[in-house]
Amino acid sequence: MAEGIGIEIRNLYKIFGPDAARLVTQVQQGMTKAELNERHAHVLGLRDISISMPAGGIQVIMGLSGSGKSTLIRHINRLIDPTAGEVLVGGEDVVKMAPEALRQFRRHKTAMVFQKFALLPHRNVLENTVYGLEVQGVSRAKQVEAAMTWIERVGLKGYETKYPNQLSGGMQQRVGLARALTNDAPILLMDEAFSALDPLIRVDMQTILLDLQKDIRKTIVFITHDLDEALRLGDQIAILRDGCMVQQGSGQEIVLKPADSYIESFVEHVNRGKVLRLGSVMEPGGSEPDLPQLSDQLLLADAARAMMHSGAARFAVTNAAGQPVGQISVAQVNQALYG
Ligand SMILES: Nc1ncnc2c1ncn2[C@@H]1O[C@H](COP(=O)(O)OP(=O)(O)OP(=O)(O)O)[C@@H](O)[C@H]1O
Repeated sequence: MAEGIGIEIRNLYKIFGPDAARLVTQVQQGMTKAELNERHAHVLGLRDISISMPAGGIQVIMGLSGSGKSTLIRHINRLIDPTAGEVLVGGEDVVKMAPEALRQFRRHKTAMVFQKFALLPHRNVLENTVYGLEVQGVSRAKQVEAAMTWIERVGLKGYETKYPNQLSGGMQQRVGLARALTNDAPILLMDEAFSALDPLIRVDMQTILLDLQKDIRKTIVFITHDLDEALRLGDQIAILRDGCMVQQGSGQEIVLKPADSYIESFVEHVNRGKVLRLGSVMEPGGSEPDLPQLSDQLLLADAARAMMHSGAARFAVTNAAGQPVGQISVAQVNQALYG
């Protein structure tokens, strides 16, 4: 199986309009999106974006409508050419690829899962799932073997001969996921992939993806405008506004240290008890002897419950190896929960 490869985006700019190449210098020197629009009738899509997406991780790109999320993800398989900057995938600059190399790259290194599923209506589940391998010219036996594996893994065994219009939205998106995984590309690009689903189905799909990712370890780039989804899925989260990067970091960092009032307004309604982990809010270092122990991975809501049952006031916080890495009091947990 093809495990993920790293993606490195460096100083990426995208200006939409015929004179972009000339105007980018002025944007690099500070011309605003509004000025570019008013004076030159060009649209600033992205400004100076740099992100390092580690191999095998889930990188979430978040932001409101029009912030540049789709523009950014489309640079990774070069559906969009940048005005300036580099997009390195597995060390190779996608922007410099010749047409044939680019075609091979798209076919073998990337797979996409779309918000609107994009299934072929006249093909059944199996035939939709084998599609990518069919295009690659893989033998029919291998196509079916791979497709059946992933159809089963996404929970669709027994539905192989159903057609898309016989399936619910959630099941159609399972097909979308099985199809993408059957391609066995190291990179999975997911543009608002779960946004069209009902809330409970959406959470189910997130669970399926997280379970699968423990085995497949692809590099997943996941676009969403939903903070809960971002916090659940993202090993790293990047937040865009008006084409600019406002903050990058882990979900824990973003909730605990929002970079500005824009991000604060995103995170203020987060259920901190279900997002923050003890290890993120403890006093790091050693711990006093003989304290009762709690895991650094505990969610604060669970930690608060465990503390209440224990009756102690202070606790040692331990890592996966059971070693103390810090300590925390009931008051500190309450402070982190309620501010
Ligand atoms: N082909 C294009 N020509 C001109 N402007 C464009 C083009 N594509 C995108 N834009 C502009 O670039 C900016 C970023 O758009 P983009 O679609 O990447 O945002 P988004 O965050 O994905 O939004 P949404 O959540 O609505 O899809 C917007 O101002 C948009 O109008």
